[in-house]
Amino acid sequence: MTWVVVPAAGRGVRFGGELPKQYLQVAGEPLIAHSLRALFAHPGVKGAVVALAAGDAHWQGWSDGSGRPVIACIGGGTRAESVLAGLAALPDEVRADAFVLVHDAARPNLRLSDLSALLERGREDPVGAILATPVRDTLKRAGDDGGIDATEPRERLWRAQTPQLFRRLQLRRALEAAAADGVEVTDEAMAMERLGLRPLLVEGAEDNLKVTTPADLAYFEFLLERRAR
Ligand SMILES: Nc1ccn([C@@H]2O[C@H](COP(=O)(O)OP(=O)(O)OP(=O)(O)O)[C@@H](O)[C@H]2O)c(=O)n1
Ligand SMILES: C[C@](O)(CO)[C@H](O)COP(=O)(O)O
Repeated sequence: MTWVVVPAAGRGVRFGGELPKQYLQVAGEPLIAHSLRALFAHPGVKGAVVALAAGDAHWQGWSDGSGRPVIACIGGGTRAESVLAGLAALPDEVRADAFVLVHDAARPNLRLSDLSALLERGREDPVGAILATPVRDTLKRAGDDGGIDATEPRERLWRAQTPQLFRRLQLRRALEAAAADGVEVTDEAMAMERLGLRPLLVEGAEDNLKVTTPADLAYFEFLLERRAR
């Protein structure tokens, strides 16, 4: 059984608006509820710790009725601080060497098949694993004037997603090491890589999107409507 840390303390600056994007309503539920429901669809998920912004007045708690716990804690000013707070808030029953999932509150369309594949293959890896998708577009580096400076090689480039699966103590130490070195990691795997570790890439679905902008929200609404047909 695996616990999940859900970093949910972001402000959604790129999305805009007053309401943090994890609380935007889609099909009558906030995005974070969709993300939690996708996680709890897997029977191997034992519970979740949600790292909230200090003073978050929007969190109303969440349950799927299974009795599995969803615990709230206070995150931090960076993703890494929020994930560290979530790791610290895990119950004592979660051993130091236990695998823990980290999943963005803003990734509501996680497929059960992808979560199952990550758990199955990640648990067999000595380090852990992340969901990701191979880059299939040509990549351009932009100049200050908006023109193309270069085409970047795309061979063996992947776009990281979440969930990401790592052992509790190893991830905590990796995140603490990055912070001590003044490095702000953008995902948990980056902290592990800095220590010379090589997490496994597990291919996920392209539609496991992170809602960052209004266009992403519209895409998720479309995906939900299509699923309902
Ligand atoms: N200090 C932070 C920053 C981000 N997150 C969480 O990390 C996930 C992915 O981050 P992102 O999509 O960047 O969310 P925001 O930081 O809210 O977006 P923005 O960068 O546009 O403000 C989100 O669930 C967000 O709530 C967090 O828990 N703590
Ligand atoms: C963790 C992540 O979703 C993997 O792609 C991404 O790095 C989060 O980045 P953000 O800037 O915090 O949204």
